[in-house]
Amino acid sequence: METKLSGLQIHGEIHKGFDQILTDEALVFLIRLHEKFNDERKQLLEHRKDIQEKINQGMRPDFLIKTKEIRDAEWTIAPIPDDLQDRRVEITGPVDRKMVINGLNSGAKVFMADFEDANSPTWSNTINGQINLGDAIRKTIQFENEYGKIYRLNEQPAVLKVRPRGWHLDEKHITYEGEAMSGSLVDFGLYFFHNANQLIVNGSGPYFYLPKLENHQEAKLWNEVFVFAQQYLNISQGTIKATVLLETILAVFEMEEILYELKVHSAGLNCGRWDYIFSYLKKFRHDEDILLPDREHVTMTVPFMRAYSLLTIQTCHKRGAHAIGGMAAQIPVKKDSDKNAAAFEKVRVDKEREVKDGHDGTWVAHPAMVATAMDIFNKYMPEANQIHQKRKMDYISAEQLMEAPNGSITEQGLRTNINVGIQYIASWLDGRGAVPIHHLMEDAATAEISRAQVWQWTRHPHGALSDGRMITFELYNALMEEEMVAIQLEVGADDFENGSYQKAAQLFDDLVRNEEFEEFLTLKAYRYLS
Ligand SMILES: CC(=O)SCCNC(=O)CCNC(=O)[C@H](O)C(C)(C)COP(=O)(O)OP(=O)(O)OC[C@H]1O[C@@H](n2cnc3c(N)ncnc32)[C@H](O)[C@@H]1OP(=O)(O)O
Ligand SMILES: O=CC(=O)O
Ligand SMILES: [Mg+2]
Repeated sequence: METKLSGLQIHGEIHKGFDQILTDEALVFLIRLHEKFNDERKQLLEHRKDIQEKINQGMRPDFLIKTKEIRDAEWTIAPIPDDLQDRRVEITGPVDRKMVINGLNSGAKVFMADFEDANSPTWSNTINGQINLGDAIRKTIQFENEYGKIYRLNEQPAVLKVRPRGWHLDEKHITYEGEAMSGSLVDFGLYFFHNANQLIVNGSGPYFYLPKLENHQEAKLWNEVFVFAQQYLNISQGTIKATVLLETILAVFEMEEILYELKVHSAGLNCGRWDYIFSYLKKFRHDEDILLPDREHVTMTVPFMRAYSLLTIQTCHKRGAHAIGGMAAQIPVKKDSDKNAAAFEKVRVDKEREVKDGHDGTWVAHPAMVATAMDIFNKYMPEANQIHQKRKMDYISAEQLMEAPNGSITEQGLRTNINVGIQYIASWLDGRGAVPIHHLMEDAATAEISRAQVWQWTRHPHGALSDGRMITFELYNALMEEEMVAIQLEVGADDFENGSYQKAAQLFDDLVRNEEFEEFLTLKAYRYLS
């Protein structure tokens, strides 16, 4: 669609309600964001490639020398608003209309509406997501399911936070002078432009989660976006609050600097554990000393994950910030009470470790898990948070953050990676970015681990199964064929036929076979998304 605005084109269809989001005023704001920040975004993405080159040549990350002064100085982040003090349980979910209502009504303190890992960024999901959030903020949101059940917001919904897409993703349906806009700036820009003032009137604010940052320069760019956006709408500086997901192995070495860059706008850090595992794998994929075992064995208690979580808590508390824990992937298991009880127990244990270590809150994937996490945090964290509790913490070294866990690779682990990777990509291509597979929540971050492990195991000199068989492409081929049959049996012949499983298998296979490691599976898959 041609717009009245010179240079701007909309390439997606305009459905009911889209014109309320894609107003000329909002689009002008997107153009300003693009003009001011897109070049810098692209430079930062190029910088990621330079760092990868250095890692490939043997560089190991360490705390920065040039920013030592920041780490040694006394400072704290700006005061945190009242409605963000108590974040003991946060639920996340895609921006789907029913999910938004259910998430806000779930009893959690915060609902994070996700344009990222949990969302397949089809044009329809992206713009409908904005409509849904706008309606939720204005409390007019309503949804009727196929059986006539009506969903509305409760009297006291959770505080809303929004996670825009990461810096690496484009929004190809909006171009300016022939160039795709940034997915991050489109998600942030539309949400902020339409809702910031209303959120303030509601007594809350424009609150965000920032995904997949790799260094403090990327945090600085977000800060500049916030400063500009607040000026543009004449809103006080510091109204925006953002929690950065620490979910890359490089960002963890710059967590103090990230908090510092966002000081006025910071609402702490979160341990995005799934992308973190993926990032560790991805960055050190050529390192012969690093080989992760089956995905299920890379838990929060293995050394490098534990070091990461503890350092996050220490750093946040030193700077007056919340240290939020991460997502346990368990969801309720229907029709199997033993497996269901085991899933709840895993969540309980995970949350107990987090709160006892000092985390100020945590994430759950499903409304049924809210009470379990809430009970644990209520038991061990009587105050709104534990930022100011003094606790003795051991020094965490760069080596500890890098320490690869022991453990074995099994045929079942390899099969699961192939099976889950293909099933997830098929769902994503069909417009669903979060799905239950084998009783676990799977999203873009968990699927990245699956495909990255297969890429690494088929190439690593020690890529062997616990029974001694090397993980060759021949073995992978044979298992892939068998897993396609298994998937067909799991989902049924009709769904298999009508879904995108063949396309997903082809994509998964490309991701595994290409010598050039694809930076994100969603970059490759986005080419096929409408
Ligand atoms: C690595 C990371 O980035 S983690 C963060 C990103 N990932 C996520 O946010 C995933 C969040 N979780 C989910 O999307 C979902 O729980 C799924 C897809 C895993 C499972 O969803 P479903 O198959 O719908 O589960 P189920 O059938 O048990 O749901 C029961 C009810 O709970 C609702 N529900 C389930 N999960 C959520 C959620 N996270 N938020 C809001 N509502 C939810 C469903 O809408 C359903 O509502 P209904 O009974 O009114 O129809
Ligand atoms: O976004 C969260 C993660 O674990 O990845
Ligand atoms: Mg993530």
